[in-house]
Amino acid sequence: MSEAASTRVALAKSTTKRTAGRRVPPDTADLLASLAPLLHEWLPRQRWFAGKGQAVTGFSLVAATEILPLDASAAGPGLLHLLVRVRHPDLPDRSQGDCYQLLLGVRRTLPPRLAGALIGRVAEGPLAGRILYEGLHDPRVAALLLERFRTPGSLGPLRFERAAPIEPGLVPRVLDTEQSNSSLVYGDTYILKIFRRVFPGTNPDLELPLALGRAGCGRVPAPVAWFEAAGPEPLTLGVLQPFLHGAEDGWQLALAALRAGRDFVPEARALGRATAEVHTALATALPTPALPPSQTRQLVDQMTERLEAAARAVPALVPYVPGLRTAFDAVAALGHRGGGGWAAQRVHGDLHLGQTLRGEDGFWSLIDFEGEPAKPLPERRSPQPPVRDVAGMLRSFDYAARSHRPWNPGWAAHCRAAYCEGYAAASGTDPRGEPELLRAHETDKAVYEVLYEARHRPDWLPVPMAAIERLAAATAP
Ligand SMILES: Nc1ncnc2c1ncn2[C@@H]1O[C@H](COP(=O)(O)OP(=O)(O)O)[C@@H](O)[C@H]1O
Ligand SMILES: O=P(O)(O)O[C@H]1O[C@H](CO)[C@@H](O[C@H]2O[C@H](CO)[C@@H](O)[C@H](O)[C@H]2O)[C@H](O)[C@H]1O
Repeated sequence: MSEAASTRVALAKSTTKRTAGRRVPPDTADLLASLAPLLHEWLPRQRWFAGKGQAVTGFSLVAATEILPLDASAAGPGLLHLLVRVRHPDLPDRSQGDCYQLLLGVRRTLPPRLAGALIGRVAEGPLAGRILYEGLHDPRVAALLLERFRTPGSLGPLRFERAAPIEPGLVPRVLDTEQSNSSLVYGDTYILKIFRRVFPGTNPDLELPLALGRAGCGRVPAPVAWFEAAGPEPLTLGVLQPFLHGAEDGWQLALAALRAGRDFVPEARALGRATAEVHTALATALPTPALPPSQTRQLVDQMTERLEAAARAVPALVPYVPGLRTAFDAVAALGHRGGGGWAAQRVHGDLHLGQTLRGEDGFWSLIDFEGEPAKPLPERRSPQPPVRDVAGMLRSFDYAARSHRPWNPGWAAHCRAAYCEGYAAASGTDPRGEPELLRAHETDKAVYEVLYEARHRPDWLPVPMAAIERLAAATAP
């Protein structure tokens, strides 16, 4: 029997409110088994699929919810919400695969406007002959999701919550951009992020913007509504937040400045201020433990382990490992600052220019508090030195400069200095005041980027590799 067919879950129907975990109705295991060949082909091709380069050996169902009826007599699309765990050959335990959220549309015929969303025709099982497609591309499905948020409550294992009234009837569109998840924009009013790889526990991209909103920080769009899968540790599935209409992202603005031969110093300074304000608000809203020596050691050990793992995956890193390690060893040698420990707090975790938006009024906002998607959720949610975010932005100025010909190292150096000045002016702490910590975090970030680019965008690998070369040779930031 295939793994999919042996899975024991319940198909929760919108009408019956049955929840996941009950004994499987006879057709539910068959359902996943019959969809598996299509998913096998389609899933690894998605931008948000994290297991790139690894063979997919099977799927197991975590939860299934029939949001719109699937029976062939129903008019219009059916909508199946699935949480599926993907199996890879090197995972000894079936509970260890990544869990993905899928919203699968089901129709008898696919209207031409949805041709690009096609997954395939189901060959056998309860949906034999029907067409499976990416449901988010269907305006009827997108409209239905907004309606669910307007009238919160449960739908099988899914729980919809809202923090404010929601405007009805807004026209949806799928955001067409490079991203780790999938987003829908409603009118010019809201943006809904559907998390693709999901984890037990509250996603920081819900938790932190909610906390910042409560703390009165206007730098981050506050969640209006969200939905999650119920369980001992609820899984955050999606967040609706105000859409910043007309805003431009910092990455595009930086590239435009480079193309025009302009510096980006005022923008970098403003971004330093914005980062500092968000850090101050996070430190007010959430715990700020000092890292004792044991945790400093752990931080350094984690960085070293990440470096070693990255070098195993990307052999080009190997010659630089000894040089890069000196950055981590320098932090370990310092132990903890002044006996009180390094200051730690919740941080953004994956801050770069693409996570910043400048509004039409020139005001900068920060978005996407999910942290580095490859890291386990508990690690992403743990308090860290705020310099982690600073290091992310410093790397990003370098990325922008490196992606432009001819390379202009001075452009990045001026941005980096201005960003730190802006940060210091707003927070009273200049990140350059702790050079060992900054260098270690910048090194850790560059190592992450090497792995990220090797997996997702091999053409970009030379960009972080240039930083690796510089950081391995450096003794100070
Ligand atoms: N509140 C918002 N207003 C306007 N655009 C947004 C907003 N949030 C996100 N975006 C746009 O959506 C893109 C993807 O959002 P992001 O949160 O970074 O998703 P992901 O985690 O999938 O990478 C961003 O690069 C930005 O252009
Ligand atoms: O998808 P996310 O935005 O959450 O972040 C991931 O993808 C980013 C690229 O889209 C990647 O960022 C790296 O490339 C950027 C330029 O495209 C650059 O500005 C960043 O500094 C660099 O780290 C990010 O690391 C990854 O987590």
